[in-house]
Amino acid sequence: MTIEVGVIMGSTSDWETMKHACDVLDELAIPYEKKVVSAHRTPDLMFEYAETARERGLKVIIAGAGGAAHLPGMTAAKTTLPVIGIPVQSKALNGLDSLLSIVQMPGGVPVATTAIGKAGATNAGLLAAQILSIADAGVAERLDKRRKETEKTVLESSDQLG
Ligand SMILES: Nc1c(C(=O)O)ncn1[C@@H]1O[C@H](COP(=O)(O)O)[C@@H](O)[C@H]1O
Repeated sequence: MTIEVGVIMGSTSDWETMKHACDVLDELAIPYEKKVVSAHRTPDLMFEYAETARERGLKVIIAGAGGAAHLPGMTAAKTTLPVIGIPVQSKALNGLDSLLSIVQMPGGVPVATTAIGKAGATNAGLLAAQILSIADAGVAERLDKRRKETEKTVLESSDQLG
């Protein structure tokens, strides 16, 4: 099966957050790869990863990083594939540093930035799936089913309020 989504993160310490994006991709049966790639610590690998992503068959890249989170933006600078950036919650500044590092891209090089942390990672997985669903009816169907299940869960939880 061709790998369609590349999930990259600045450090293994980001995995606690990034696994929530991977959980969604697993749930929706979307083939992906996951790797540590850092704009700061492994810049040559980052360039190579981004430059070869399209020819390797990837369709979307999810990039998560914390602190001076340059990975999503630098990846976006080296590919025209859609890049979704996840701000990982940092200890020192609670992820505000990560968010601002990712969200304020200069015009011309977009990164679709999610919320900080777990919810952001979940939404990154969903957004990647939604992009793929444009050309993949199976993914579209599984997304619809998931939406309906989410709605049902919320309605049931509301009933439990009494
Ligand atoms: N922001 C970046 C980049 C990058 O943007 O290239 N590479 C690593 N990091 C971040 O440094 C934080 C601390 O990393 P360590 O836990 O390895 O010290 C992580 O959240 C990582 O994403």
